[in-house]
Amino acid sequence: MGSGLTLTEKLFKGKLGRVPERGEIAVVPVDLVYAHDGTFTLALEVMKKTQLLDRIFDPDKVALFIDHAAPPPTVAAAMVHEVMRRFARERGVRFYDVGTGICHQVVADEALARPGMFIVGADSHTVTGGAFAAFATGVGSTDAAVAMATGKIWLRVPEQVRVRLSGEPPGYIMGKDIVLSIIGKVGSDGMIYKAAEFQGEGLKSISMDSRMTISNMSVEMGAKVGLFPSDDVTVEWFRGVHGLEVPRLEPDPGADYDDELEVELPSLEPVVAAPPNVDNVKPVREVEGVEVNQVFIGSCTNGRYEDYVAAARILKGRRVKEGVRCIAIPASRKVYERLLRNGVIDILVKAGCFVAFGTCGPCIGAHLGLLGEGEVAVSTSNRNFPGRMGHKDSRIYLASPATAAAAAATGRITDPRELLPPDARLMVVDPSYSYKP
Ligand SMILES: CC(C)[C@H](C(=O)O)[C@@H](O)C(=O)O
Ligand code: SF4
Repeated sequence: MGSGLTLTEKLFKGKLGRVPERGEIAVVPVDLVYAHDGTFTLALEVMKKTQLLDRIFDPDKVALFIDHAAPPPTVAAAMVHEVMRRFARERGVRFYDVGTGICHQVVADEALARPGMFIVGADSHTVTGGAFAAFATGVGSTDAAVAMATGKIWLRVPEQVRVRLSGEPPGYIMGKDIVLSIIGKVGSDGMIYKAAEFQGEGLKSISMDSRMTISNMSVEMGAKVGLFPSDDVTVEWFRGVHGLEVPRLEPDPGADYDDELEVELPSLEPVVAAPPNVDNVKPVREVEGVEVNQVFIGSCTNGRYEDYVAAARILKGRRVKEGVRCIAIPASRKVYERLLRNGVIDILVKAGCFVAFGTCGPCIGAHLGLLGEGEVAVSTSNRNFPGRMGHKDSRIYLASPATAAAAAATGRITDPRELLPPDARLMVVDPSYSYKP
């Protein structure tokens, strides 16, 4: 047995006043509960059936987002949105209407996730909040409804795995390459119901944008939560972006983990998850030349500032290949505005991209770019099972924004190193960094 606590244990201790056993069912107070237009109506039904409808434990800690089908592509969607608007108005809960952004990104934009918090959302990618040293996890609509009413959630305390990131990554590596490489190693069921804790000296070169990508995809290997500590990068980010002072929160050096995994960052190369599974991970160079019909740069996985700057480094002065549709959907209005100020949107539009913002769109095959039969996409999103983005016989390669932009420029899967400036460093840790085209 080691002495000292893991980050997961510290988080539970912060809420319960004691360290629970692994496997124990703990009832934990939550700091934020959220749902979106894909899940809220189910939660509402549960509230109606269970007489929880009249209770909201704290309207400031409950948030509703319209992001999955926004603006409404169907009459049915428009009506769901209206139900949510009315509920939010009547109950005074936080409400983010069409165009604000994808829920997990808005949580970051508004600093709703902070070190030490417990967060549940009726969406599997709620794990994105783990980037901020918050125990953030997805729950079903029933659990979300109960948490909205009572302010509590039940959780089985997960086993804990240390994922040690060593060394410094090459400049062309992004968070997406890191997390896909890990998923390729452990498999899509490699971390079921475990807490993945990212640690090691490599952390200092991993930006908050990329940490969010890594936490976001932790659920694609089954993890309950994908946790980063609150370290210098985190503290500087909250200071620079939000003017907030947040505590450092790190595991003790002698903490006791159930398992351990080592990732050597210097040896990573650009990778894709080839269809039809997220763990079918290969170096980009092994699939180079595959022709593509659509490129999607966006989603809660890769719809951030760093992601479009990486794409702009490739698309500046180039054109999207004829016959390819390149769809860029920054995850929120805030991200979009920052890109606009820094000339990145200009580069994307001039290159021939279709640009929108603040919605899931093609990620879930809802709208703004579905795939036809036999079509091939390179997408920066997180799931590539058959039919995810349209026709069941279309194929999706998941990749980093740099790899996606390289495919847009050439019309084929292309190693981004062939098009990037040799000194490019795609993960940018400094929160005040602004791109100079
Ligand atoms: C609609 C929602 C329940 C779903 C999720 O939880 O992940 C969606 O966001 C997705 O990415 O498939
Ligand atoms: S962007 Fe995609 S993965 Fe993320 S919440 Fe929306 S549908 Fe789910």
